[in-house]
Amino acid sequence: MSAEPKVSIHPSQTSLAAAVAARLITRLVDVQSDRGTATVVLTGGSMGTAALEAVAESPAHSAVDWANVHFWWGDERFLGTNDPDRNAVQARGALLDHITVDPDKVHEFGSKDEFPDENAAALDYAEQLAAAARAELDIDADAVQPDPRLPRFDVLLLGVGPDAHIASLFPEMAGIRTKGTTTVGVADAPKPPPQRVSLTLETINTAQEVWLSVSGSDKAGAVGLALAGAGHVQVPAAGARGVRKTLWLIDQDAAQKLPGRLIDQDDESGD
Ligand SMILES: O=C1O[C@H](COP(=O)(O)O)[C@@H](O)[C@H](O)[C@H]1O
Repeated sequence: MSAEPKVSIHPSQTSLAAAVAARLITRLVDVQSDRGTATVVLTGGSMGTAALEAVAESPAHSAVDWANVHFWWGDERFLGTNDPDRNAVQARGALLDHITVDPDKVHEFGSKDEFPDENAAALDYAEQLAAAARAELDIDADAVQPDPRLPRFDVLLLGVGPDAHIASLFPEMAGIRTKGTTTVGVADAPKPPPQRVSLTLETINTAQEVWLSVSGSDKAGAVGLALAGAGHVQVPAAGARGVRKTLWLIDQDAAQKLPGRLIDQDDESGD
């Protein structure tokens, strides 16, 4: 099962980041009131980082019990552990260093200091994910998991590149075509750095909610194609779907090429 995309348009990148932050806080509070622990998959990139900064700046963030949030990443640049270009390092600077997290619940991809290559780091992340899935079943034997190799993802955040890549799944490349594994190593990404690790599209699509946050006129073509129903191999963002919600949160600049039929679908409900 997967949810048809809904679109929410915001006037500027700043208001978009604030809207993503407000929704994320609300979603985590709601999940925690149901189940105690919530799980979010973070993204890197400009909007991913701006949204986390907006969470840190929002007074409402204190409503979340951050020590009971599991943090995973949709992708990572295969670099040294503390390289400033790593998505996890940027997330730490934007949010994680400013809240109280449980280090055992912060699940970063392995780095170049720890693994010989991106494939080894991808395999390690798949093992971390599988261990988390088993731990979830130990706590609740009736837990519903879309894939027994994966924990439940309550919300998965994605950015979108101007070429429509999501996570580290680039158009027409092996990563976006990968099936049967939960993670993939990428050796030749067209955007630096070339070595990366990523969740596969199949893994992304097990998330309960997938939110794609996009800002800027350079992304308008990618947004337009993805929402017009392009194929996911050519336009990876077109393939991202949540089980119960697929939400595109975009600014006016990124909405310039939106198919007309979607402009009135603005989802301001926050649910
Ligand atoms: O390299 C990456 O790029 C995408 C998009 O980034 P943006 O700066 O164009 O918004 C990002 O979603 C991904 O996590 C990251 O590794």
